[in-house]
Amino acid sequence: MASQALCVCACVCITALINSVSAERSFTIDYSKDCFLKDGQYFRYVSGSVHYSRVPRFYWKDRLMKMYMGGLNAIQVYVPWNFHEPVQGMYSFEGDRDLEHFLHLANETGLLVILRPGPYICAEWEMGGLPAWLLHNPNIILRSADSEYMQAVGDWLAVLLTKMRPWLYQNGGNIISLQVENEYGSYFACDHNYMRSLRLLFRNFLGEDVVLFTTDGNRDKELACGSLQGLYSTIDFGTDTNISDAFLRQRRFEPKGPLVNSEFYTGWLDHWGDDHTTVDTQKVSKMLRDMMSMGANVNMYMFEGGTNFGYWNGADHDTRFRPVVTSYDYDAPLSEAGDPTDKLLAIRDVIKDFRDVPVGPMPPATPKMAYGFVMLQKIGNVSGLLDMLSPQGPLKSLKPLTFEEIKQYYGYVLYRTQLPRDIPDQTPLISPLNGIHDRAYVSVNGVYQGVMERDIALVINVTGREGDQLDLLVENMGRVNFGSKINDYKGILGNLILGNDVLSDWLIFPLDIDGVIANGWLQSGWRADGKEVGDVGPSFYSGTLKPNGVSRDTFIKLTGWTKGQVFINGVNVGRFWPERGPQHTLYVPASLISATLINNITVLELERAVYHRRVVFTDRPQLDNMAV
Ligand SMILES: CCCC/N=C1\SC[C@@H]2[C@H](O)[C@H](O)[C@@H](O)CN12
Repeated sequence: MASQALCVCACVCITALINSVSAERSFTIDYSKDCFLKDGQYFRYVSGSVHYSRVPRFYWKDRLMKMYMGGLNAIQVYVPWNFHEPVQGMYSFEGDRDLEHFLHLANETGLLVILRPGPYICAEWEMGGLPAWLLHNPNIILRSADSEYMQAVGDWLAVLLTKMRPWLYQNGGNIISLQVENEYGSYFACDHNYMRSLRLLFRNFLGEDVVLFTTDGNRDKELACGSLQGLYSTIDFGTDTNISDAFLRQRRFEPKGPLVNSEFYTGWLDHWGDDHTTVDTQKVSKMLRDMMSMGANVNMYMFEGGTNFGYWNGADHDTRFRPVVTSYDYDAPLSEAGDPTDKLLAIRDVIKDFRDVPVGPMPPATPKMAYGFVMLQKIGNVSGLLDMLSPQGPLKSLKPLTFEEIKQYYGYVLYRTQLPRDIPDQTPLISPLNGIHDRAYVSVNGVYQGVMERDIALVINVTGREGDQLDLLVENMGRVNFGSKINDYKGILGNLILGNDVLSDWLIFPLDIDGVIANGWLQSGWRADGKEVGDVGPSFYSGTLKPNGVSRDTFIKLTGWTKGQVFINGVNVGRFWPERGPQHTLYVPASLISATLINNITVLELERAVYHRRVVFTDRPQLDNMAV
């Protein structure tokens, strides 16, 4: 009897404990008081966007500490689907992809989390976060109730949301709300069944008591297509918008509940070839003060922008294809390298008038090192290294195949055919359907001819003899991340015409450049077969940065080089394009620089190397129009 009594007593205590915990932990909307409630008490979030996928794991804590000391009580985080499921059915959550570790660091720093798992996220990220393997079916309708798309979405959310459920605030974690889709009202499909399917999936995996919301531009049409019953409608706007007008529009869709600006733009993105965009600090701080005075909840987009490492940048396509630069500095309160700016200090001065900001100094900028010059040597032309870069050999096809058709999604593919006849005079090589996606570096018998570029250079003149080898190295510059063109196939779309001939009988080489360089096979000392031609055309260069006993953030500057990719100790740190700008340096985090071992620097130069083949490691970034 006694043991039964003890058992009953224990059950009662455990139930009481769970009830007391669950009773204490709740995050809800109070529609009578037009606010959020955390544990039943009034709560207003002052949040900042930071993307773990754009900051090396090594620096996550550093950035989060600076955001906390900046006066924030929450962060807003995108989850890029393609970052975690690069191949369908294969998931990665380790290292720089360890989302749960990032949540843990935020939790221990005292930051709540507003999670935005999409599945589409925009974010100037490759294909808006959607995995390119979705494009295997050319008829798929992305961001719709399309059955094939929804099957893939369901599989992905089953993995992700199952992981996220324990992290919900009411379950003991720090996730206070989740966004469903992203500015869906801006997308042509306006498919409410799609949004209903997503709402059902989120509820199935997360339960009924979590706050789910949507974010849309503050226009009626956008809110009409992007909002859905059961998902709290929020809006986004920057310093060029009238606050009262914007929130009046939110009120049309949410007559009661908290005012929320889910993306208050503290800066803006940059495209290659445009000026670096900045947003005035005084405008940002004044508008933040006005919104906080209204009791609004605000997330500042971005608070820490970070970097589009590797091939992760997205692109816009309004009048033409406009790829986003490698730096996602965004003129944000924390710079790309995580340095506090005057804008952050001004924002903190505003916040401290509305909530207690942590006492103590703002963590300082991380130390930077100007490691100086490094001489590079030419390793070889891409076309001379195919045995190594494409060990499985080429695919053969009458017509060119896309990246997606050959199941290579990022980087570069080499397309090879032969001249069908003698062409003694300059003859136009044409992509009649504007089908070069996105840039092709053209060579005849290894002699570089020039560039074809999507929307810009659809024709290039070549000469040669019948049977000469015609090579086009095609670069994926990043898939469109916003609007109706996100189903952005890459490679050579459609046939190419040379004079009156349709070119056929293609050899198509998938290139594993990143794998080869990560394995250290393209380092200084290694030479190609010696048939190298000059310093023009797609080529690899390599050199070494000797250790100096310290490992510091630095910036590599490639003055006089044209365009390409940089690898530091085998890690792809992103695209450079000083010929076009506005970015003229690439951020190299200290975590990539060895203090004791030789550092290997490898550069893929796509067009023309600078004659002296030098690069320099400096202690500051250079973005045109940026005070450095
Ligand atoms: C006029 C086009 C508006 C597109 N929306 C943008 S551009 C910068 C930001 C990020 O992409 C963000 O991921 C979007 O939700 C909103 N936004």
